[in-house]
Amino acid sequence: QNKPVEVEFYYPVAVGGPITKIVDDMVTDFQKENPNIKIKPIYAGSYQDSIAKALTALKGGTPPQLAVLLSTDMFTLIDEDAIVSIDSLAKTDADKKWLGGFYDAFMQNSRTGGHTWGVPFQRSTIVMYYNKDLFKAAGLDPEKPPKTWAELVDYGKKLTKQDASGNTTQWGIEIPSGGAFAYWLFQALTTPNGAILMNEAGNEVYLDKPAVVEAAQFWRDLSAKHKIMPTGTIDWGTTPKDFLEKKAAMVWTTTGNLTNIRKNADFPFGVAMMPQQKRGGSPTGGGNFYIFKSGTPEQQAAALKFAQWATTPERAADWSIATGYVAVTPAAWETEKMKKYAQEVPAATVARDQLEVSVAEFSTHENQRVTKTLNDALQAALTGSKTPQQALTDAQRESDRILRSYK
Ligand SMILES: O=P(O)(O)OC[C@H](O)CO
Repeated sequence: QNKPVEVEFYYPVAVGGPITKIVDDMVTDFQKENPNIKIKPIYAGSYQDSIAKALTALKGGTPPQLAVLLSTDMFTLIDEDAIVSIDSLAKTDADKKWLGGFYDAFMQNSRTGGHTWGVPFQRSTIVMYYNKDLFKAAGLDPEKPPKTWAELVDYGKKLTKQDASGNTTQWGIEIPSGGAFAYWLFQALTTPNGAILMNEAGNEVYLDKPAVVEAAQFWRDLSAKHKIMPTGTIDWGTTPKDFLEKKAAMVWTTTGNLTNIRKNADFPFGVAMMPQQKRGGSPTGGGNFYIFKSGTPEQQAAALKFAQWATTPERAADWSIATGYVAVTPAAWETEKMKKYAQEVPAATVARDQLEVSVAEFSTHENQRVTKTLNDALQAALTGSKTPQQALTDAQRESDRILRSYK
């Protein structure tokens, strides 16, 4: 008997819950059906760790054959000549039908130059989780989350509580801004304010436009002026934790945290779309499958098979229910298990319905460097070390310099 084709598979974890076990179980199920393929799942850390590890392994001559990495890593992976386009592998009519079956909003970070490079897997939009008990205690209707920026501020003030010595014991709102994800959350402010941050070719950014500066000013004002959010930066992991510990009444984070929050919240909570300013909207987020160029044709075919299997309607539904990520195809939402789940947990449909007004996640060539520039600017604006205008003007200049050679 032939030896099974081996595929090393890097994957990240960006949300709470037993993700490594869920991935291991998924691989075990796949192998039961496909004994001629051996998928070796390798937990590679955060998204940022995972792309760094994949690129280091590539340079050392031992890249994985398959990886889930941010959808926004597409340009970097193309520039490094690390990956093959999915359309070059997905040749049959059935393959093409599969590739055409994903939500278009997710595919926006998968395509460039006439090719498709990533397959949507753990995909998201940003949603607002809010504590219904704390809403009631503040005299707010627990079935009516804030719909606009003005309401967000108004509700936030009602939901912020201090103890006798003036220390804040409960924050109205927390939006994570520490570490690598600040730019993503920022897009949940710039999108409603009518601003787009980059072009489709990934070689131009628009960070110093008035609507972008306004969005940063609003974010800063939530703490500095309205006093409804902690000052300084808030870490990604702190937000769901503070929500579960009732230290924050409303938090913004990925829908990928939904199952974790459902399992751990000892209070009723609601999930809402991003509040509107000029319009609604969120960026999409999360990770795509990428197939590496260095694999043999057999390994690439095996990697494609696994990506196809993991995104079949039944499997996409399983993954969505286990995590809270949006099931990536409309067909997955038509499965019996997903229909039942959506009925039992209507909160799960919010991120999906928000896709209609969602935009591509910020992504450019030299993505890590450009994104860091924007993150640093946002942190400077939020901590008050620079005005939002100054911070974003600097970020624009720096990004223009980085992107000059991609014009
Ligand atoms: O937390 P996720 O997996 O929804 O992804 C978040 C964003 O894409 C961060 O860049």
